[in-house]
Amino acid sequence: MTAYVLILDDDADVATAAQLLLRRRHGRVATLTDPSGLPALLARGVPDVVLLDLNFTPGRINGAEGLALLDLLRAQPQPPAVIAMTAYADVPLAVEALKRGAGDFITKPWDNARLIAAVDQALTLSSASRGGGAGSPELMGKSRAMRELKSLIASVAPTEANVMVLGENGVGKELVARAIHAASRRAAGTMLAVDMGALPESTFESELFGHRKGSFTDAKADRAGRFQAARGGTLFLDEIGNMPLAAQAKLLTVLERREVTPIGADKPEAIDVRIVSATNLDEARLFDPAVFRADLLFRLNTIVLRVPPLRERREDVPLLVAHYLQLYQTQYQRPARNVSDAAMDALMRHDWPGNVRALRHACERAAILAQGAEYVTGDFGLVAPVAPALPAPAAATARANNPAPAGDMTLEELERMAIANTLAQFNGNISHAAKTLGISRAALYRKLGKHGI
Ligand SMILES: Nc1ncnc2c1ncn2[C@@H]1O[C@H](COP(=O)(O)OP(=O)(O)OP(=O)(O)O)[C@@H](O)[C@H]1O
Repeated sequence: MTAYVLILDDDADVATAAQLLLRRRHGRVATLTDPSGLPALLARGVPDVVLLDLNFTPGRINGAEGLALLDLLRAQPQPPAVIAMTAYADVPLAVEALKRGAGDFITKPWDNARLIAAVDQALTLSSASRGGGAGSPELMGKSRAMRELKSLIASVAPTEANVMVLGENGVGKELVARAIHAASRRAAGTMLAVDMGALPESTFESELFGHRKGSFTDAKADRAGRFQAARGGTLFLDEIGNMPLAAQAKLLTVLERREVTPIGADKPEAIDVRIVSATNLDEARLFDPAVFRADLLFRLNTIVLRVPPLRERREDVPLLVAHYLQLYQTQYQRPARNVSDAAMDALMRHDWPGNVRALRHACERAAILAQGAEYVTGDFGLVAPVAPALPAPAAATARANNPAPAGDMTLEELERMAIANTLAQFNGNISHAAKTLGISRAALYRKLGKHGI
């Protein structure tokens, strides 16, 4: 699936600069400088991500025009992910945009790496929530494990306790975080998600805590950090298991003192956020001080919620399959079909190393490709778990002894095999696999969808 990104900014130079930057990474990057053209553009197709300037009319900085466009975008049946842009480092305006459904914000002039990361993250989120209408899809499941999880969520949500959500890739940790926020006293505030594993060390503090204009060469304007932007709401720290130790120390200080000092500021600012964190590290690794600081762990894991892998709650499979097939049939305007008994049996017996995300992709694939009167097993493209990759030297020997497979395979098939092998090697850990393959997590998610893995 190639992404469609739209940049909506009345400054043609700004729009073109962003377009040039993003065009190298995304399938289709369009610009629009006159917001009155938006309805016609949307009628031709809704983008996956919109970079939306909040200040259109020169000299006016109340952002009302941008917010009205945001409402229009959010009202689409399949709303795009929106990243709000403001030239004025205007925290209240950015926060208002987040409350009204923007997924993120950046301030102009932007940092290129930050803009790229924001679009990647938005694409990941938008592919995760596409078809769910406004807001996040509901946390589905009637198995005993899911009923217990939902009842735990209901009891911890109204408290202010920090919650740590544990579980394999794709089990629904982010959905759990959203459910906690939605049932909390902070529900009227924003929930801001930060991929801690993807934050470059060089911009970690500025991203999370903000900075003052002039505090370093690229600090051309004041910038609010995520802690300030999520004020009154929930900060979802995703992939905390991938944080370098130095970054863990900085986060610990903030959580202990309940205040942040933006870079270049002389006074700290009190924070008012509830922290929900998540990781797919197994608990043995999480409790290894060489990987994760024990003192930070104890700050974050006041309550621990474990989301079981799908293979341990197979009875949820039919419900999830029915839900996602219906979603994609509608999205791709495909006819409704029943799932054959044999296919349902295969789906229930499958081990789902990529959990619900993989099931969702399998349903999307089936909805697009199915031709028969009902869905058959082959429509779902299930791949039996691949044998773990050999250690590097053994793999090299094996390749040298048996170079044939690559010769018989198309580039597509080779890519699929490389991805499946790498995922198996890291037990489905998306971050590690993406790193090894040399692509971003968002790009890997898109490729998983493309190959139906
Ligand atoms: N219980 C569920 N009901 C409906 N959809 C679900 C459920 N669990 C997960 N999903 C869907 O599966 C996908 C992955 O969910 P989510 O992003 O919450 O997983 P995650 O555990 O945070 O993944 P990762 O570890 O890779 O960040 C999303 O598209 C989400 O909507």
